[in-house]
Amino acid sequence: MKLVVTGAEGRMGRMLIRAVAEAEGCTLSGAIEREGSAVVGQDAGTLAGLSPLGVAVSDDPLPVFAEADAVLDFTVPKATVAFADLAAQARIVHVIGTTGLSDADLERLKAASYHARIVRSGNMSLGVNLVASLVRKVAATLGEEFDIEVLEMHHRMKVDAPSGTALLLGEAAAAGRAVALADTRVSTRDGHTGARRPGDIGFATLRGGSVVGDHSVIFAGPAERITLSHHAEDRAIFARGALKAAQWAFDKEPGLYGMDDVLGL
Ligand SMILES: NC(=O)C1=CN([C@@H]2O[C@H](COP(=O)(O)OP(=O)(O)OC[C@H]3O[C@@H](n4cnc5c(N)ncnc54)[C@H](OP(=O)(O)O)[C@@H]3O)[C@@H](O)[C@H]2O)C=CC1
Ligand SMILES: O=C(O)C1=N[C@H](C(=O)O)C[C@H](O)C1
Repeated sequence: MKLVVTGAEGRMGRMLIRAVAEAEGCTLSGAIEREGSAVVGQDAGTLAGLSPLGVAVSDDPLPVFAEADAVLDFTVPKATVAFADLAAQARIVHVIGTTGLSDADLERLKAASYHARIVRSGNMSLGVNLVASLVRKVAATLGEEFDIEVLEMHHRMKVDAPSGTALLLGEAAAAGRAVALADTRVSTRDGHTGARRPGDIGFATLRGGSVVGDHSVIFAGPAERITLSHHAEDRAIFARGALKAAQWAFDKEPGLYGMDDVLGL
């Protein structure tokens, strides 16, 4: 399978280049960075700390997509929605790990998915998606006397909050309770907030250091507490998931898929 990595210089971009280079049956056919980036023209392998791969980083995605089977995209929302249109035009699989997408961005992805196979998830790891399915089950089992709080911590460079994973876990909790997350979500508390509203799903965000990604969903009941947690120790888990998603989507019909589809959860 011929794969393109966007955001090639990023933390995930470099990890994805290494993962593709090591994966059996996969070749890196292209690497994309934003226009004006100092790494455009550099060898993607060298950029990722490997021996040269003979693939120069480009800032012109369409011709690179046209020669590929799939694009692995962990960048920023503005770039991702533009890539979605181009991936649809090139009829290739678009694996989206980018988080912090707005409702309007998600609408654009939905439109692109009429022509393209898109797999999008706030977290591509097996562990988090398994935890999400457990969260859904626990939320469906427990009543509203159990308050649900989602706690996350990430490295100091992360730019969006709550994390895509926290929102994915919140969505799983809301689905278990058969409510809409938009109606129950509380993402900020400061000052005199009043008592907690029954049924709310709360989010708390910590940022600091080099934390790859820690998430906990807490079910706090009258006299007991259940906590489901996941700790990411290496970004390789996200890269492996992204590769699996691209391979899974290769022979699928156009549509918008999630990692639960890929993993059969
Ligand atoms: N779903 C999942 O499993 C995971 C998702 N993520 C998400 O992936 C995203 C990236 O994370 P991370 O790698 O840590 O972030 P980085 O900031 O390290 O990387 C993002 C890269 O995208 C580049 N970029 C920005 N605009 C464009 C463009 N128009 N074309 C091509 N490249 C562009 C940036 O370049 P420059 O800096 O020069 O602007 C940068 O190199 C985030 O949204 C993060 O939350 C991360 C890990 C796992
Ligand atoms: O920005 C990150 O680093 C991560 N982003 C994703 C998120 O927003 O949940 C996934 C992972 O936790 C790392």
